[in-house]
Amino acid sequence: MSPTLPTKVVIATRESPLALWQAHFVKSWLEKTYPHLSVQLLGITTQGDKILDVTLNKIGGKGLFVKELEQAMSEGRADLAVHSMKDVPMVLPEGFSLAAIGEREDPRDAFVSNRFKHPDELPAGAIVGTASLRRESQIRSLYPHLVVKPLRGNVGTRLKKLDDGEFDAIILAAAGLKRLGLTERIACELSPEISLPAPGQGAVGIEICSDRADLMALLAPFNHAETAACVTAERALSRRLNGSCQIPLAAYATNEEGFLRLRGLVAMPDGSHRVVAESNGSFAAADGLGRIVADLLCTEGAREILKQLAV
Ligand SMILES: NCc1[nH]cc(CCC(=O)O)c1CC(=O)O
Repeated sequence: MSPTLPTKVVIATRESPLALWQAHFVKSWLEKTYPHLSVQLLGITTQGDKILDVTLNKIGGKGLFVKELEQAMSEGRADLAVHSMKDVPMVLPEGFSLAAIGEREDPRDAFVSNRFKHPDELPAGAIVGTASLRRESQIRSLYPHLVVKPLRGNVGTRLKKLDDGEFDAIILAAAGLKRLGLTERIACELSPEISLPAPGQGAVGIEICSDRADLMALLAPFNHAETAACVTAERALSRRLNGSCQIPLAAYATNEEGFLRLRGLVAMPDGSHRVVAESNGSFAAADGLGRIVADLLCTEGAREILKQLAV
């Protein structure tokens, strides 16, 4: 028997402009799909939002953005949580599940600069800001003459630091800029060959308590099968390699004429060593493809990089 759908849902969300945009997007979708459903937002500040003075990899990574939202769900203050899939840990805590992954926005990294159109144009010594080891290591290995400096804060804060002259260019997710109506700030989108995206980049996911069959049914139509398969493959790769913000790891899956193509990358933060691998598979075997490419990365030397990075 199918479960009775709820008449009211509360969405837990972080309060950054991007998180709120995504929560409102899910709220609108719910209201359009279920005209009689009442939908409310519950804004929550997470540890990840409070600690802004250290780079994320030093303070424990992804879990920091989702823990308080999960707490609100287990205490019954909220029914679902909307996340950037990029910020969702590879293994969810016991009792929580992903109910749906929505259609992906542009998954690429964006090069943002007020003076330069492409990283190729940056002169030696130019300062590039990025918060992620993944972006840092890729920029360093392709452009060893540039200086990479850490940059944290929400999208608006990062742009302000660029405009204030602290950086010659910064790298941000194109998806965040596009969602916030800041597309014109993008000088160029970086190809996967220059900057392979993070697992889940550009996709919004909805998390619920695993025992909520009613919400699972409610949210099922939000799921975008192609995006979900891509993100599943990317996350399986990352999980296999113990992916967290602490290691420079990229994984990017695309639909190539009905087949899933997954590319993976592990690199030293200083750019001295980078390992890439890729394979194709069927959409139905996304999880297995992730593990295959992770193991290919290992035969190419990824384990050695991961060992050197283990603290
Ligand atoms: N780590 C923060 C974060 N989480 C999701 C996005 C962008 C949107 C997305 O990838 O869905 C960003 C900002 C950024 O990396 O520039």
